[in-house]
Amino acid sequence: MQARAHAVSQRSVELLNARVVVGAAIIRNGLLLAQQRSYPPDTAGRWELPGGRVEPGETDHDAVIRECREELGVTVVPDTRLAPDVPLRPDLLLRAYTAHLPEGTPTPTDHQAVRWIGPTELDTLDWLPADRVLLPALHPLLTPTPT
Ligand SMILES: Nc1nc2c([nH]c(=O)n2[C@H]2C[C@H](O)[C@@H](COP(=O)(O)OP(=O)(O)OP(=O)(O)O)O2)c(=O)[nH]1
Repeated sequence: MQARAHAVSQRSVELLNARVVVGAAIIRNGLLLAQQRSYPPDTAGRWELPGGRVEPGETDHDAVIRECREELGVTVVPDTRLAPDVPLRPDLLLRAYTAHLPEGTPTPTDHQAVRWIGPTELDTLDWLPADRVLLPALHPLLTPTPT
C-alpha cells in the first residue's frame, strides 16, 4: 500500500513539473479541424489537433495562437478548456482548448493534410491515442451537416 501511495505521489510531482502541449479544437459551422502528422515515422499519417509545446514564459492562449499561425497560416481565437489534461508522458501533458476561426482558410505548412470533420467521421479517424481520450468532449460541439 505504501509503495502504491509513493508511486501515486511521485506521479503527481512529475505532472506538476510537466511541460504542456496545447491542442486547438477549432470549430467552424459545427465541424472540427483535424490535421494529419507527417513526422516522425511512428506517428506519420495519424490525426491530431493543431498545436504544440508551450514555450517558457508563454501563456497557453498565446501558444495556441502561435502554433496555429505556424501550422495553418491563420489566426484563431482560443476559447475555453475542452477537457481535463491528458498525460502524454511523465513530463508532458496535452491540454486542449476550444477555439474559433473568424476568417481565413487553414493551409498546412508541415502536415500532410487538414480536414473539417463532422460528428459521423469523428470516431473513424486514426487519431493519436491521447486525442482519442478527447473525443467524448468533442462530440457535443459538432453538428450534423444537412444533406
Ligand atoms: N500538436 C499536438 N501534439 C500532440 C497531440 N496529441 C499528441 O499526443 N501530441 C503529441 C505529439 C508530440 O509528441 C507532442 C507535440 O509535438 P509537436 O511536434 O506538435 O509540438 P512542437 O511543435 O512544440 O514540437 P517540436 O516539433 O518542436 O518537437 O505532443 C495533438 O493533438 N496536437
